[in-house]
This record gives sequence, structure tokens and C-alpha cells, in this order.
Amino acid sequence: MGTYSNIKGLSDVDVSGKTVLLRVDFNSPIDPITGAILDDKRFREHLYTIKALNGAKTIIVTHQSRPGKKDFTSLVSHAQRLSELLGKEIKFVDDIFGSNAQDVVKKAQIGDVILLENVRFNAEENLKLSGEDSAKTVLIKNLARMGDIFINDAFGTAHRSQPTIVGLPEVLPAIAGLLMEREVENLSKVFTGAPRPVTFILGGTKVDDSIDVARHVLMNGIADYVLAVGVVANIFLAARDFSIGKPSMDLIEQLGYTGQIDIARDIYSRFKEKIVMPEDVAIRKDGKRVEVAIQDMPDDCPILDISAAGLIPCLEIIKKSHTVVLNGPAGLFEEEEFSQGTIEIIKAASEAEFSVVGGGHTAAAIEKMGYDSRFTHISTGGGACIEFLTGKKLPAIAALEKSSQRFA
Ligand SMILES: Nc1ncnc2c1ncn2[C@@H]1O[C@H](COP(=O)(O)OP(=O)(O)O)[C@@H](O)[C@H]1O
Ligand SMILES: O=C(OP(=O)(O)O)[C@H](O)COP(=O)(O)O
Repeated sequence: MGTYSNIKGLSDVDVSGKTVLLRVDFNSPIDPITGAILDDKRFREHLYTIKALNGAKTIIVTHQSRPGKKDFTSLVSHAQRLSELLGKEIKFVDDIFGSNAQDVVKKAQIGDVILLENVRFNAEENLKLSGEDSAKTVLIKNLARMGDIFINDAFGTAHRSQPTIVGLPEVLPAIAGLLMEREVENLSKVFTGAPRPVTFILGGTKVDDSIDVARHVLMNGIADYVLAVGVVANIFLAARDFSIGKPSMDLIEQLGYTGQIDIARDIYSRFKEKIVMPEDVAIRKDGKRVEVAIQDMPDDCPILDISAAGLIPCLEIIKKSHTVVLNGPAGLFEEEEFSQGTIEIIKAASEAEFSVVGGGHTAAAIEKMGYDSRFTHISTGGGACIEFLTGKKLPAIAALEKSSQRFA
């Protein structure tokens, strides 16, 4: 499979006539009252793999949310949405591996698609386990009995060392699905072979992950520039001893990222010439958007966007970049008054020869603008994408590599 030659894909293995266990990530935002699926991007992205399995019996394994959360639900609506998108009936079973599920699988015909119940309804799936320990679980032993081959297409869950992700490849020959392949190929191209200059735009609120990515890509010569925006920019501004105002400092503290300021200071001291951030910002003052230079920042207002003047150096960097990796919005874009920076950055990033996007909020902002097709790749992963970009080998990928050696 391209740069990951140790992993097999659908072009390497003939699955026709087989019973395939397909792990996808249909975890989606849902209406807490009606249970309706509010965004079906992940469904649409998995369709290519599901359609490619037309010559097999397909058993889909997925999760929705996790125990304790309001959107931890059954997959009835998911089955409905998948049927609509696929244009054929999906057999939903309100069971994971019990006799009911085993029965439906036994009776299924080639071309049938079965969706099992939310796999996180089984307590074992919520454990963080090694591949070996996962293989010993009741869940994996029983799921494995139902299929001939395992296909992992769940890139969004690739950073979780959970039984269906790392255990099924231990006990069944495992390959990557088409979405997993596309994600891994595009995201690894960011590290090697991407046209330079390469710029990472890191925003949003996941500061610890973003700082990790910045460190990895700067230390390893992967990025020519890091453009910090959103709360990540506020951290770097604070690290440079600018006063960012009490509300923005309070938010950093609430998010538990105060310690990241020192880490940002260290990175900035080493890579000053490569790290850019807006030094002119938009704040909320007396309920309205006001633009100020960071030196004139009042102490009682939050920084919520980049100002028009602050955008100029940011857009300059993006315009001269041939590769742009965009992860996290540049401000409180949900409020129109503070969406300008995010919109302008998305517009500029979409012009790059090679453009990769991570993060649910960022992808949603792009989709709302109707700009999706202008990007080379919009990842279906939030946590998985950012962890991949920190240079770590994701558990799902390590498990697929191991499986292709074991079942060579
Ligand atoms: N300066 C800011 N102050 C407060 N919130 C911000 C700021 N910049 C961005 N945000 C918020 O960050 C959130 C998204 O962050 P994150 O979850 O990290 O993005 P993604 O889902 O794309 O990875 C949005 O809700 C946005 O309003
Ligand atoms: O949506 C997901 O992660 P994401 O919100 O980081 O993209 C995945 O389905 C993983 O879910 P989890 O974070 O509950 O393990």
C-alpha cells in the first residue's frame, strides 16, 4: 500500500465470495432528542469501500460515542442513513455477536450488508488493550468466528488501542479499506514528498496536540513554516510575553494548557524565523468586534479572531506555500462576527497545490463554505489525524502491518 508497503489493501486481496468483517467509524454528531444524524460525512467517505465489497458478504462493525455520553446510542438511525446513501437495504441487527447476529450472518447472501449494533455496547471494546490481550477477549473471539477476513477502514478510530482495532488483525488476515488507504497515503505525503514550502496552520483549542505537531514538524525539517492561529496563537503570544488579556488566559487555564506556554516558549526560541502568528487581533469589547494590535490589548477582553491587519502576514505565508496542512479554526468562527479569519485562511489554503485538512470543526467550516472539493484531502479523523501528524505510529496501522506479516 504505497508508502506503507507493509500493509495490504483491497487491490492485493480478492475478497469475492468471502465474509468480510469491516470496521468503519460512523461515530457522528447526532440530535440528542430525535437521534437523527446531523452530519453524514463519515458515511459518505466509507461508501467507496462498502461498494467495493459487493462480491462479498459484509458485516459492518462500528461505534457511536462512548459510555456515559448523551449520544451513546443504538445504530438504528445509522442503518437507515447508510441504506439511503447506498441505495439498498442494510440488515441491522440489534446484537453484536450473539446467536441473533450469528444467524443473520449465516443466512446472508453475497452482496448483503449487515450492520451490527454499537460495538461499544460491549464493555470489552471500551478497554485500552494490546493486540494480544484484545485477541483473548470474548468480543474478539466471537466476532472473528463470523468472518474470513478483517478490513479496517476506521481511520477516525485508528489512534485507539481497542479490541476491534488491534485485536481482530491478530486473529484474522487484515487489510486496509479504501478510506484508510487514502488517509494514510495523503497524510504520510505531508512528511515526505509534499511540494515545498510546507506550512502547518495550527488552530482551534487542542493546544497540547498542536504543540506536539509543531515540535515534530519543525524538529524534523518537515515544515518550512508553522502558522499558529486560534487558541494556539494565544499560547505562542503569551510565550512571547505579550499580554493576551484575562479572558483568553482564563480559557487556557480552563482547558488545562497553562503548562503549554513554557513548551511553546522553548519551541519559539529555537524556530523563531519559522513560526508566524497574528500580532493584530479581533476582540469582543462591549459586546462588539474591535480590532487591536496585540501591544494595545485591553486586559478584560477575549481574543476571538484575527484582525484584517493581522491576516496580512498570515495570508502571505499561505500564498507562498505549495503544501498547506490546516488543523483547527482561527477563531470563534461559529459567530459570524468572528469568522472572518477562519474564512480567509480556508480560502487561501484551498489554493495550495497540495492541501490537507484535519479536525471536525475545520472540516465543517469548509463544508459550510462549499469549499470541500478545493482541498486535496479532508481527513475524517480528528484525534487520529492530529496524532498521525505528531509522527506517532497509530495502533490501527501497527496492527495491520503485523497482521500482513503474520498471514503473509
Ligand atoms: N480564539 C479563540 N477563542 C475561543 N475559541 C476559539 C478560538 N479560536 C478557535 N476557537 C474554537 O475552537 C473550536 C474548535 O477547536 P478544535 O476542536 O481544536 O478544532 P477541530 O475540531 O477542527 O480540531 C471552535 O469551537 C472555535 O470556536
Ligand atoms: O470521532 C472520533 O474521534 P474524533 O472526535 O477525535 O475525530 C472517533 O470515532 C474516536 O472516538 P473516541 O474519541 O470516542 O474514541
